[in-house]
Formats: sequence, C-alpha cells, structure tokens
Amino acid sequence: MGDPALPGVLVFGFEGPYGICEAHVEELQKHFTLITMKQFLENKTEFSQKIQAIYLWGGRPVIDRELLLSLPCLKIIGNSGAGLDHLDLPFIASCGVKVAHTPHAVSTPTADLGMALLLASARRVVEGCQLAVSPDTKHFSINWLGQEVSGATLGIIGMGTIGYKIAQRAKAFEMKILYHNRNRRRLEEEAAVGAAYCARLEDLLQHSDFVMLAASLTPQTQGLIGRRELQLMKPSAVLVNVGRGLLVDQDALVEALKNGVIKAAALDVTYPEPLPRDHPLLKLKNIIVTPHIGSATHQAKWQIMQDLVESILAALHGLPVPNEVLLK
Ligand SMILES: O=C(O)[C@H](O)CO
Repeated sequence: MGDPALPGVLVFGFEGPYGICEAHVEELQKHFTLITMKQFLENKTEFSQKIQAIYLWGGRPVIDRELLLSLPCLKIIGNSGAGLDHLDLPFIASCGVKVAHTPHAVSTPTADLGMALLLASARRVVEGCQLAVSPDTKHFSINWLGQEVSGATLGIIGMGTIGYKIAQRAKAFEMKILYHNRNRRRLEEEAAVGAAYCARLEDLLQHSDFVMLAASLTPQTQGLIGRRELQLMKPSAVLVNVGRGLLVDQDALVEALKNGVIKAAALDVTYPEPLPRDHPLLKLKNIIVTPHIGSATHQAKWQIMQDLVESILAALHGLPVPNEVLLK
C-alpha cells in the first residue's frame, strides 16, 4: 500500500481487466498511498477518512453518489482520457470535488487511430489480411479493389483537439476536408488544414466520402447519426467513429450497412463495449471494429498518468489544477 504518510488516493483500475502496469504503480507510489477499491470496501471506516483523490483509470468504473458521499476528504477525481460522459459532473461539483482529465495526452494517438481506421477501411486491410492468411488461396488478390483517399472528401464531426489533429493528418493525405462543430474554428485554423465549415450537418453528410465522428458524447450529440443522417450519406461513404458509441444509432447503422445505404463502417467505440458476440454488427463483412483503443499507446498512457499526478497534486496543495474540467 506504500507510505501511509502520503495522501490517500483511491485507485480504480488497480485490479480487474483494466489493470495499471507495475511501472505506473511505482511512479504513483512516489506521491500517494494507493488504496484499491477492494481494500476500500474491506475497510471503509478507516479509508473513507484518508482518501483525498480518486484516480480513475481506463474502462468506465461507476463513481456513484453513495461512494462520493462516503468520502468526506475527497478533493479531486482524476479521469484518464478526455471523455467525461460516465461522470455525473454536476453532482460531483455539488460535493465540492474537482475533476481533471487528460485531453492533450490522448489527442494524438486517437487522431492516429481515426486515420488508421479510415485507411484500413478504404483499402480493405482487414479483409485483405483475412484473404492472405486464408487456407483457400483461390481468391487471392483477384478483382479485389479498394478506394484511394487522396482527393476524397473527409467530413469531420467534432472539431476539437482530436478532430483538428485528424484534419492535419488528412491534409497530408491530400483529402478535401469539411467539418461540423458547435463553434466554428478561427479562419487561420481552417486555412492551415484547408477545412471548410459546414454549419448544417446535412451538408457535410451529403458531400463526404468519409464521415469521421470525433465529437464528445453529450445529451445534444447522443444519437447524432441516426437513420435519417445515414440516408443522407453517399452509398459509397464510410462512417468512422472514434468518439463514443452512443453518437450513432447502432440499429440504424446495422440496417444501413446491410442494405447498402452506406458502404462500410469502422468503429473504435460501440455500445455496449464489448459488443455481445452475437451482435448483428459483428456479423457484417463491411465493418471494422476495434476495442476502444484510441489512446492505447505506451506513450499516451505514461503521459496520462503524469498529467493526472500533476492535477491531483495541485488540487491537494490548493493550487490551480491543470486540465481541470469546468462546468459550463
Ligand atoms: O475519452 C478518452 O479519452 C478515450 O476514449 C479513452 O477513454
């Protein structure tokens, strides 16, 4: 458990499927006494007075109201990653607890993955791999064609840090870029990546060969891409999602992929995660699914940990908290 003189931090992800690796634990123990959820539950009375921060790692562990109310000394929740849709931010704020996240650490790898999925889908990389390793060599590379992305139009929905980095990458691939966002970017920023703003989502959907979802999940964006929106897309279009599964109506997507309303989809995020093995999406050939690995690189994970340590220490010392989430 480390040095009991250090501030107590309740660590999610210490155990279970989203375990924190040994190197991270060692680093964290330089600053904090780590308390796992299991330890906490076994000795609530002692630990509830000690825990000053929650370190929320990977996955979507539930921080419910009961837990929050049982931690009178809690000052901050450090959330690994950018998305905050799993947290009840108004309630957390009403408890006087701050929240910090790590948008900078995750933006580059998530943008890279968005491009990887786009390219893999355009060039049918996953199907190609299956063909190449199949015991049956009869279809090897015969009449087996993909799409070039140079000159194609990419429509980015959600032009925050991740969306913008995707635009930078797409520019290097000579793509034309449209984007839709709550707020328009500055003209210099648009010019730097050659992106044109679509105030109407419909315009972006109608004109894009690839539609990339990089928006965060909010009550306003949930179900943003439904049956109507899919119908507006070109039959040759590909939908890529590196945001959140709930941005898309998945039943409508299954239908659209089955009926040729759109050509293909590449999803790093779904709902639920993982999808049940008998889910209709997994039965389709024109789909690529990855297991929510946008930020799954060694570099990003280390940076996330360091950013969270910095934010937690600042909160515990009453200093301005880097990457604090401010309720609008
Ligand atoms: O929110 C994020 O940054 C990623 O999806 C990891 O959860």
